[in-house]
Amino acid sequence: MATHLKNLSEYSPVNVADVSHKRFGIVVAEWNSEVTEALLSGATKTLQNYGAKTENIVIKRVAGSFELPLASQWLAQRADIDAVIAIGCIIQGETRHFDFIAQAVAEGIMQVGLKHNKPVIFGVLTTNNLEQALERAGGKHGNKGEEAAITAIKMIHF
Ligand SMILES: Nc1c(NC[C@H](O)[C@H](O)[C@H](O)CO)[nH]c(=O)[nH]c1=O
Ligand SMILES: CC(=O)[C@@H](O)COP(=O)(O)O
Repeated sequence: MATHLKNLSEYSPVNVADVSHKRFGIVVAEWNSEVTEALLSGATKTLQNYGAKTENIVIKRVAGSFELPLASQWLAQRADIDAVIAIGCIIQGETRHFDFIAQAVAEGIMQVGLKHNKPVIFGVLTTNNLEQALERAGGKHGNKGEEAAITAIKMIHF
């Protein structure tokens, strides 16, 4: 369902388990930090709402989204991390660079989860412009960071 038809942050809290004894890794791209920091805030607050302790949320920052797969792998390989959330914001520019970055990042993050048999959540916005990104980072379309956190919790309790 297209995002504009559904608020990404609408979910039933009934089916979201407690994560007070779970540890999370979050990798955040610094490109478009106005957006990625809002996504990070949404993700961390949501994890804490379901019991995650602040000391059990490991946050690491990287330059851009292209670095997210490797950084996600560095966290996913840790025995003391139960799930990883990769946060980024890729915005279309004047060239085809967006296409290559977005495809590589999506594929790379997926492969990390499969390789390490551990939830590695794709919390990366891929938008046409900054307005669309802000709408999905706490605006009218919710916060994709919250969605990523809920997804991580549900996958841990698969
Ligand atoms: N244009 C965006 C980038 N570009 C940077 C790359 O992600 C990468 O850091 C660089 O190619 C060096 O490896 N990154 C984003 O996260 N968002 C963009 O819109
Ligand atoms: C996703 C990108 O790398 C892109 O924002 C860079 O912009 P441009 O295509 O104008 O170089």
